[in-house]
Amino acid sequence: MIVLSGMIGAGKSSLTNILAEHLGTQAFYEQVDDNPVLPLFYANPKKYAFLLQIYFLNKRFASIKRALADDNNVLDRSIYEDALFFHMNAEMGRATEQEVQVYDELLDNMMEELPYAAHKKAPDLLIHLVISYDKMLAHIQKRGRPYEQPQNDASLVDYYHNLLDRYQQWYQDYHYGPKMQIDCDKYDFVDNLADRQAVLRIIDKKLQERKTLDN
Ligand SMILES: Nc1ncnc2c1ncn2[C@@H]1O[C@H](COP(=O)(O)OP(=O)(O)O)[C@@H](O)[C@H]1O
Ligand SMILES: Nc1nc2c(ncn2[C@H]2C[C@H](O)[C@@H](COP(=O)(O)O)O2)c(=O)[nH]1
Repeated sequence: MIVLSGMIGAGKSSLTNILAEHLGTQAFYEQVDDNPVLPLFYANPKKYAFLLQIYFLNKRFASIKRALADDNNVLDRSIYEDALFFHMNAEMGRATEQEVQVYDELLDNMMEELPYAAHKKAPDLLIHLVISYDKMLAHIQKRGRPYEQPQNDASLVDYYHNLLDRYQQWYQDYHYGPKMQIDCDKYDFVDNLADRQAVLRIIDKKLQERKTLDN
């Protein structure tokens, strides 16, 4: 299983699709457009941060279990990023201490139940998408979800900067297995075929190195 990580709008869903097609494996997407809690959260984060997190956590737990069934399935954001979002929102005063405690215990329990946990296996590769604030914002504007637009809610500027700052530390701390980063400011794998091929070559090389080490 390959997991993608990165900032909102970095290009995870796009690369998940490209990579799964390239490898001939299954793509598992994050539930966004049919997520009934997401617009509620953006309208009232304090009221809905905990509910939204439980919603995502539950979906991510289900997805990672299904994605683990075959080699090289591609997962668009995983359970590994879940706490990054919730702890940041909690520090912003959007969750109570008790909610954080319940959440942390639930997450620990779920991690212990992942099918590979007992065998000490891990995702074959984490691909982390790195992006600048300006590029990320351009992607968010291009995609056009109204509740994600800073022109509709100025507080999102701080929210996105805060999240972006934390992502690099999150990547440094990720310790479940091999990892790599792709620079989304450098490679336009959506609209530029040469860039897309370059990114796929980099990933293939990393997967090959991993295979060689395993044999
Ligand atoms: N490298 C890229 N170059 C150009 N547009 C991109 C790139 N990556 C993503 N996009 C565009 O940005 C928007 C968000 O991309 P998406 O894959 O949904 O990001 P994520 O899943 O990380 O939120 C989409 O409209 C997508 O077409
Ligand atoms: N509070 C949280 N919000 C989350 C979480 N995971 C995703 N999201 C939000 C961010 C975006 O608005 C949207 C989809 O994210 P993409 O990166 O796929 O565009 O959902 C979370 O765990 N907590």
